[in-house]
Amino acid sequence: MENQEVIEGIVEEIIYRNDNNGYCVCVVALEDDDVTCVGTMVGVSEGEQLRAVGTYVKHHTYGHQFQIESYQSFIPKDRHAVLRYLSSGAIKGIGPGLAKRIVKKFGDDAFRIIEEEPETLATVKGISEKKAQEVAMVFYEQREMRKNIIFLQEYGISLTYAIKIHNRYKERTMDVISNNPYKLAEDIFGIGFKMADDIALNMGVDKFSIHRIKAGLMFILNRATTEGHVYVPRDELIEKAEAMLDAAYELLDQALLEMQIEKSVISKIVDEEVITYSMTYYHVELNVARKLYDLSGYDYDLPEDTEKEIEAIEKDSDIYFDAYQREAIKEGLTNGVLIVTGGPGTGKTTTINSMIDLLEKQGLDVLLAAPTGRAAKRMTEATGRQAQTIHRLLEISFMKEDDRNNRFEKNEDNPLECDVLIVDEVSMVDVVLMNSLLKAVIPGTRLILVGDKDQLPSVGPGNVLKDMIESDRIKVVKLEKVFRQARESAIVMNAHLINKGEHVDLTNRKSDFFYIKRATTGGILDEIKTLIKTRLPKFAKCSAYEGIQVLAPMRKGILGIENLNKELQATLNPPHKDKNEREFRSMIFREGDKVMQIKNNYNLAWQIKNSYQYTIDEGLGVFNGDIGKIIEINAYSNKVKVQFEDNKVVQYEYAGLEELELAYAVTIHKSQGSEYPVVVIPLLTGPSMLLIRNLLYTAVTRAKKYVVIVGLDSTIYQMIDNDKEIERYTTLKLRIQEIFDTMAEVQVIE
Ligand SMILES: Nc1ncnc2c1ncn2[C@@H]1O[C@H](COP(=O)(O)OP(=O)(O)OP(=O)(O)O)[C@@H](O)[C@H]1O
Repeated sequence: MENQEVIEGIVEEIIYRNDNNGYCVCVVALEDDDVTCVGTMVGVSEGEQLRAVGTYVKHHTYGHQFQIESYQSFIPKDRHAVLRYLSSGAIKGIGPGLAKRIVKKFGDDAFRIIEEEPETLATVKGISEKKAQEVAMVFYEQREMRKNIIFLQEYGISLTYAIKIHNRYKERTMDVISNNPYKLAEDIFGIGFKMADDIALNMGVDKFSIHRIKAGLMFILNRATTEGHVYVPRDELIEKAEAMLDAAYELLDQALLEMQIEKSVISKIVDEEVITYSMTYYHVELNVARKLYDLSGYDYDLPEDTEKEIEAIEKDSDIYFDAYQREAIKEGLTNGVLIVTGGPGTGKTTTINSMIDLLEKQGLDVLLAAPTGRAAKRMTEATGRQAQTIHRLLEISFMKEDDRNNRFEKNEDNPLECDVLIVDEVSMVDVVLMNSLLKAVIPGTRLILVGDKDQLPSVGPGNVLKDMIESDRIKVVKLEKVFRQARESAIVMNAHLINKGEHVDLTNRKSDFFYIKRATTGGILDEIKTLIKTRLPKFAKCSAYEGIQVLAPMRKGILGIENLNKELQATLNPPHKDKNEREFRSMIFREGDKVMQIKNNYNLAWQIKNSYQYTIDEGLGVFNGDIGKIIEINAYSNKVKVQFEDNKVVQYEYAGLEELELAYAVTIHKSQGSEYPVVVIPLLTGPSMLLIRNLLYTAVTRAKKYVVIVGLDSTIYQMIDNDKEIERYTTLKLRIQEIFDTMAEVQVIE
């Protein structure tokens, strides 16, 4: 890097330190001057000797600083520095008074005594033997950490990852990594195969080592799950591995065999094709199928007066159920598992509300849940009863960054206490979450799953709702009649036409579904900017911050959300001398920006303050899809404050910015389960795998008041005509059929 320099000096003062991410601001005394150093420095203490590589930068508030790229710190040798170091509180249990006495007694030998002869240390007045042992331990741990971090940096591992790695393996760090650097990809969140592979090759690991080949194969299987698949056909797996690892078939075959013996993967034959799963996902599917079978085994009698009760509800609400709704209500009262599916406005909520009334009348406890915070909020509003996110319902107990698998308090040993569980927006539930949910539901509890099977499948692996419905073994009621269309909107009507593959009217005759023809990316961008900045706020009486949402099919490209966000940020919230900014990866966050939380974080604290800045409410948890506004970027504390809906304010560390994205535009995938008053959709061209019917259907059904499509009618029609779905390799349907059919046979034999 240009302008890099090396500095060496004693750490005079620690001004700020964040123990979570290692960020530190300190003053270092160089030979001729003091300099403020900033950057990630772990375990650096006052009095230490620091040797750092970095660049001098000018901070607009704090002036000249040295930005550290990498560093080494040494325990000081001379008496004076030893005293400073011990007095600084670097070793818990030793303060300035004790430090003086230790240095007085042992001089330059103090550190050796602390580490090697704690019993001698205990001869200093005020230090018990127990305390001496503790001090020796802390000292040892700090030395280990320093050693590990230097070791890791030598292999080009950034400090942020070095800290994570040290925290995971502690004193085993060097052993684990020297033995098999690919463990990093398994154990450390954020380290994938590629990074582990770079480290390994850097360390001289043989390109054809079996560890490398196995890690590569596992990486391909795991990457497939991030694309929604549960397995990969074996031939495809081998083909990808050959290209990625540059390894011959025989070696890959041997590695797969070993992995099968070690039970990390499993292969099965389905439709004469060999398919390979990572063992975890194979069991996840199997467990979901088994649990659905167990729960379905319970039937309940329809209470005698049900018909009368339904009639009473109809009279009260002046809504007369159609045959499907009536069937759904009754099936809800009699089945162990029921799926209710239907498009927008088909009366799902109305049906569920009546079902809940009748179930509660029988004295049954009903719990309500949905996969996202937004969906749970909508369910709460629609039913007038408290609904929770599935994660919250299952009482997430472990959500550390280094832990990839969520742990839930609620499981087979500690199941949910309810008689009936109703889950909405099930199309968004992936197979892993469904497995966690079903673990916590004991047979005898009724499960009612509600969703629209034609929405896009979950972001995570599996195609759970569709597979369950298509298995034809679980009771399903499809609500077909659209109740909303006549009275209310063209949005609902068009959504149903799109779903049926019929072309919609684009002549703007209806006042809530608009099409603006633009044939170029530039034309679309310009149109969207004016729409969002001036026309729509006037027309729909809401703003791009609250109400209007741009939804795009893609992330990349001129009309992908990354570029749209840059363009819309420049239009709606351009740079200003009074607005602080922070660059993170390739994004600039600026005060005033609209942002979205992109993962569930149950540990993030929020506060609500009144106008006098008194905290009136506080709690934990910010959820995937929550949208807010940056209200402050503080370069001194390295924090970004975001205000979410309901005035909840959350402070993010700079490192936590990886959980945020600009949100002027979001992908249609990400918008699942959310509704917005106004939806603007740019549609021009794109890969044919994305220009599909259910993507358009999902986008249109997100709008409550207005839909505006900007682009080409031919693309809209192309999408409507394209009923291909993105193929997902899943076998849940098959597993459900297998278990239901096998058990049915067993019963016949018995
Ligand atoms: N049997 C019925 N007769 C008349 N109106 C009905 C009937 N069922 C539902 N409705 C009305 O139709 C509208 C849509 O119903 P509801 O909200 O239950 O549908 P939904 O499937 O949950 O919709 P969405 O998925 O869009 O939220 C509501 O205004 C509701 O009052």
